[in-house]
Order: sequence, then C-alpha cells, then structure tokens
Amino acid sequence: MTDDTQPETLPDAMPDKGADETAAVPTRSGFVAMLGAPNAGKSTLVNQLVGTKVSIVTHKVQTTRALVRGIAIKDRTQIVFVDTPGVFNPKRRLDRAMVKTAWGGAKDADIVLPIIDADRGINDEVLAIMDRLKDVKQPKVLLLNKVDQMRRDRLLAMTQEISTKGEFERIFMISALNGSGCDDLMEFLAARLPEGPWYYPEDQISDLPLRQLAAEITREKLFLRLHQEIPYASTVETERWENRPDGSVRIEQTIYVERDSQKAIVLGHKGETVKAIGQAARREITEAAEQTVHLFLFVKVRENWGDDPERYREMGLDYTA
Ligand SMILES: Nc1nc2c(ncn2[C@@H]2O[C@H](COP(=O)(O)OP(=O)(O)OP(=O)(O)O)[C@@H](O)[C@H]2O)c(=O)[nH]1
Repeated sequence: MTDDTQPETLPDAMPDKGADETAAVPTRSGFVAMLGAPNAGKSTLVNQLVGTKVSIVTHKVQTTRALVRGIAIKDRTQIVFVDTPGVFNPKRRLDRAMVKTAWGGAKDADIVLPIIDADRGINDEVLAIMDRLKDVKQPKVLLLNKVDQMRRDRLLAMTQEISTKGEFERIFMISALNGSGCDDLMEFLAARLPEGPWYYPEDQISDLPLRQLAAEITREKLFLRLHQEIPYASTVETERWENRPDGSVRIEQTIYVERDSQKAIVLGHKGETVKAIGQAARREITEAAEQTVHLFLFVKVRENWGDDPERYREMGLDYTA
C-alpha cells in the first residue's frame, strides 16, 4: 500500500538504542486488514492491540463504517491496522459501499486477518467469508476470537475444522476483550511484515482526524443508549470546532436521524436523553482532545441521507458500490 504521508526518513523519536544496534536491526512496517462478520470483535481487537481507544465499539452490529486505522509499535515494527466494516450480505447502497470498502482494504494490505467469533461456531456467514477469502492473495492469519467464553475441547475441534476451510499461515486463539493470545499475535505480525521505513510518526495512534473521532465518540454514546430505537443509518457530524484563547474548545455536533419520531426519541423527555448522551461524549472527547471541551449537540432530520453522494465521500466510501 502506498501512502502520501510516508516519511522519507525515519522519525526522530525511534526506540532508544545505540547507533550500532539501530543500524543492525532494520525497521519494518505494513498494513494489516481485519475482516470478519459484524460483531466478530474487530474494533475491540484494534483497541486492545493499539492500547488506546481508536475505533468505536458497541453491541449494535455494523458500527464501523469507514476504514479506521490504529497504529501499534512492536519492537522495531510499525503495524497499521485497518479496521474494516463487517462483511455481510449487502442490500442497501450504504451496505454495499461498506462491504466494498472492506474487501478493497484487504486487497491493499500486507497481511489479512480474518476474525471469527469462535463462540458462534462455523456458520454460513463464516463459510461465505472463507470462500471469498480464496480470492485474496495476501498472507492470511486466522483469528478465533472470544475464546474466553469457550470450553477448550470445543475450541480445539473448531480449530481443526476451520483449518480445512482455507489456507492460513497461522491460526491464533485470542480474546480481544481480555487480551489473551494478543502478545503472540503481535510478535508474529511484527516479524512477518516487510522491512521498510515507518509510515507514520511514532506518536500517532490513528489517522482519524480529531473532529471525526469526536463524532464517532458521540455516535457510540447514541447507540449505547438507544440501540433498540435508532437505526444505524443515524449519523453524527462535527460541524464546528473552535479553539478558544483559554485553551478550551467549543464543539458543535449534529445528530442526523431519518424521521421526526426518531428525533423525539433522541431528544427524550425535556431533552434529557440528548443531555445524557452529550455528557458521556464530552467526558471522552475531553480525554481524546486533551483539552477542556464544551460540547453542543443538535438533532436534525435528514431524509434519504443514505442516497446522498456527499455523505459517502465524507465517510471515505464509494457511492457507486
Ligand atoms: N467475551 C468476549 N466478547 C468480545 C470479545 N471481543 C469483542 N467482544 C464483544 O463483542 C461485541 C462486538 O465487538 P466489536 O469490536 O464492536 O465488533 P466488530 O467486529 O468491530 O463489529 P462491526 O463494527 O459491527 O463490524 C462487543 O460487545 C465486544 O465487547 C472477546 O474476546 N470476548
């Protein structure tokens, strides 16, 4: 994968090693694309491996819309994770665009990580992904996730069965939630990625701009509270980001819903629901932005936004999918 931001030289702040030793050990870097059914745990894993919250996690499926990268450093290797939207059977235009993005991300990556919710077993969805993976030429490393809630004998039987369904360089049994197996995975990826300069400065954990991250955080709070009532097509946009002389920031965001009835739900009785969403979001945005945040939320109805090409461009998706 090429990237305009790739530095000509290594960043100044490399791990503290003597000059001779640094010269002897080459740096490595590369892109690792996660692919899996909705809710398999891709976002949780990116957050676990990168160590900081970069991708939103909710129990509502299909929350990851565009490619969100988390960047981890292991020894002398920089690993750029591409957290793709869940692969599923697309019907609507928005769904098709998300799926196209997912498979496109896989084809550009150095390593592809299919991730499976092992606790759910090998169902049709998993078999469909395995089938489609046969067209992906990149090295594949299979992750069986959520092993924390499985019995060992069931897990071993499943590992045997799944290993016959595709060609994998390795199969790792992991828990993205509690981190078990994740160190071994990181070590493997760090050694497997090609030699080369790092793509990003050392202190960067995500290339998602702060404004967009702030919108994602609010969207997560919206879904955590209202996942039964609000379709995932609802969206949040950061409309204004105004740094103030006292070091604080005034952020205005709009929650877009499709119908008046949904607007009423988001607002809640006397605006209580949107207020609670705003309070939870503000706390987290403050942490991410590392400055005092004044957050103002607005709720608007925007019909048929799922057919608006501009929205797709903003999310990095292909409208023609
Ligand atoms: N027990 C257990 N739960 C997990 C694990 N990994 C993820 N989960 C849970 O599974 C749910 C879905 O996780 P996500 O990380 O949002 O899944 P995703 O694959 O990114 O989902 P999409 O964005 O819809 O594609 C969340 O409730 C997680 O807490 C795990 O290792 N063990």
